[in-house]
Amino acid sequence: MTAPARPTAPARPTAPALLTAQGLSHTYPDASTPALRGVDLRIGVGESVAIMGASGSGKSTLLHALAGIIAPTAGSIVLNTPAGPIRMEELNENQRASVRRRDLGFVFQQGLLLHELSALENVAVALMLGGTPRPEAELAAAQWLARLGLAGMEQRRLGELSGGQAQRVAIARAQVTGARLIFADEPTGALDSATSAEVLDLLLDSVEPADARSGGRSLVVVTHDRAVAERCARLITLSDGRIVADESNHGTAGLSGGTGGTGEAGATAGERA
Ligand SMILES: Nc1ncnc2c1ncn2[C@@H]1O[C@H](COP(=O)(O)OP(=O)(O)OP(=O)(O)O)[C@@H](O)[C@H]1O
Repeated sequence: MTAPARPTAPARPTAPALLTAQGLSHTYPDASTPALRGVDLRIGVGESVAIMGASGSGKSTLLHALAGIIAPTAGSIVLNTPAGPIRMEELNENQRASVRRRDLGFVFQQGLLLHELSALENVAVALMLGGTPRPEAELAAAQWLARLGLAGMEQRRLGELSGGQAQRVAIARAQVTGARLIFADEPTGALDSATSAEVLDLLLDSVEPADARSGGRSLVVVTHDRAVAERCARLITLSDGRIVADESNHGTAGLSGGTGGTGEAGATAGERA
């Protein structure tokens, strides 16, 4: 039996949608059961959204589907970009890669950074892949690295940086292109708690409300760490490929679990802002 829907919140202005997903389902090839089952989700501009859930509940699959890393087997995703709305399910793999490069930023526990490159090159390359000339890309990269506390470390290779410093490079890389939506998958998973808090501060600093100048920026974080989730404005809980709770971290008493409501998830974004 489906759990009763959470009472509807009073109508309030909602942040404009940055991403809207409907009916997202995904079954991996050769898998007998779906990893995602009919997820509806709306991410507003300026939101910070944590996704939690037990191991295997579908967190990474959801993040990968929302970010166009995988093509879900069913459902639709509309990403609102400065150039207009993009329907992700209509894109082929190359087109999705362009969207990821241009419109999305990624901070993963490991992976995206290139160990043989310097901190500066790792950030600049995100712009150069989009056609920005190297000198301009390196200037912007240096500015972002300085902003994230890495001035003087531009020429260090990744292997010469601590885990927290490497994550700062990843955050700089995710933001240097002006991406309005940043996805982070266990961004603090390999860090001690003090460094983890610093990295989280920097990630949350990247969130900007809707604004005519910058357009605003949102953050989606997959995490096992409740301390990380509690710092985000909104907490979504997955179980068995479904959203079982979607709640504001402001004014609610933490995670109650099983509140149902995969419906207009995020409809009260304005309340959370
Ligand atoms: N490439 C794959 N091929 C087949 N099955 C997969 C693949 N990736 C994930 N799965 C399965 O899909 C389900 C959801 O996995 P997913 O990685 O999304 O969960 P998760 O909540 O992120 O887990 P964790 O917290 O352990 O990282 C699991 O049953 C998993 O075994």
